Amino acid sequence: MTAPVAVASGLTRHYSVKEGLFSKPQTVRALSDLDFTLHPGKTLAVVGESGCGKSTLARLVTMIEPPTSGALELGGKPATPDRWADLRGAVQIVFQDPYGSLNPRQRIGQILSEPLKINRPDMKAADREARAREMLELVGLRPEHYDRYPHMFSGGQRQRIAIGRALMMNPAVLVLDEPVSALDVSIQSAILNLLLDLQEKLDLAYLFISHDLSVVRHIADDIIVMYLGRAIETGTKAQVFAHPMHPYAKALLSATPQADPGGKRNRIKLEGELPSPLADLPGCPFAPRCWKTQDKCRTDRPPLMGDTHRAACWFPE
Ligand SMILES: Nc1ncnc2c1ncn2[C@@H]1O[C@H](COP(=O)(O)OP(=O)(O)OP(=O)(O)O)[C@@H](O)[C@H]1O
Repeated sequence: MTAPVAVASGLTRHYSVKEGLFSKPQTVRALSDLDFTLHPGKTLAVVGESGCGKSTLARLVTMIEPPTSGALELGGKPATPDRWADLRGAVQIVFQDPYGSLNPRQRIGQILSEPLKINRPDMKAADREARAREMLELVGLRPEHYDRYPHMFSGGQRQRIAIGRALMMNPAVLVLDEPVSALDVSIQSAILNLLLDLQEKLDLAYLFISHDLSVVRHIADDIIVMYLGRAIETGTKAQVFAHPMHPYAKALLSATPQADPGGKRNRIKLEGELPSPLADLPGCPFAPRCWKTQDKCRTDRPPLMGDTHRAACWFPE
């Protein structure tokens, strides 16, 4: 296998928050101790409920903010803040909202050229334009779209523009933060197919963040299931979908619509809410909601256990 484009070891981001002016600061554990390896041409999907730390992870990998501890390597070199300026082009991001992420006052040609204008000031305007026109075609838009404004496009077309803008710097890694969640289901598959097509053509590595397992099923190679800022199950898509080991992963999957609508599905209903990220539970973070909880689960935090398919559970399925 080729060398990894991104490696995270023990990636952690905690925030200090104060509820009132005179109250003691508390720690929000948004992301704790995450490891992953990302290879060219592959998609690692990160799934979990709202608040599990997915967007925090996206901000760390795109170097919008530094980790509190742990390390990130990009292209085999440490992505320390002093090297961010050099590495930024290597990782780009596409956000969920194709309406909010494009400047309504700029024409599409300008939007696409902007990253080059900022990061490659030596590049001639004519070369930037040629690259932007090439990009329009690559993401399935037409040459005449170059002079139009974002409001003249549908949601799916705007997401194509956002993807094109992210690719202008030839990144090795694309972080896709819920890239199809704001789109109609009929448009979602066209965008997912575009992403698969671009990945094959450009050997891109995707970090695909999503709460939607039916989308993940379509695009992932490997999966990390997150719960309260921690990875609780990791494996290939086939492993996680066919035999979820962690009760939380099993419950999430049981709630996913299946390809066969008449098929039998034993939906597991999760009781209770996601606990507060301020609570640093000594045991398994899922213990308060788990139907298999025993005393050990409340006192000892299970590490990820297993070989290629791993789960952080004392009593895995
Ligand atoms: N800057 C911050 N300061 C304090 N707490 C934060 C900050 N950013 C995120 N958090 C907290 O960290 C936890 C994880 O947030 P994050 O946005 O990463 O989750 P998420 O899985 O992306 O959720 P969503 O899908 O709702 O965006 C949440 O409890 C959130 O409130």
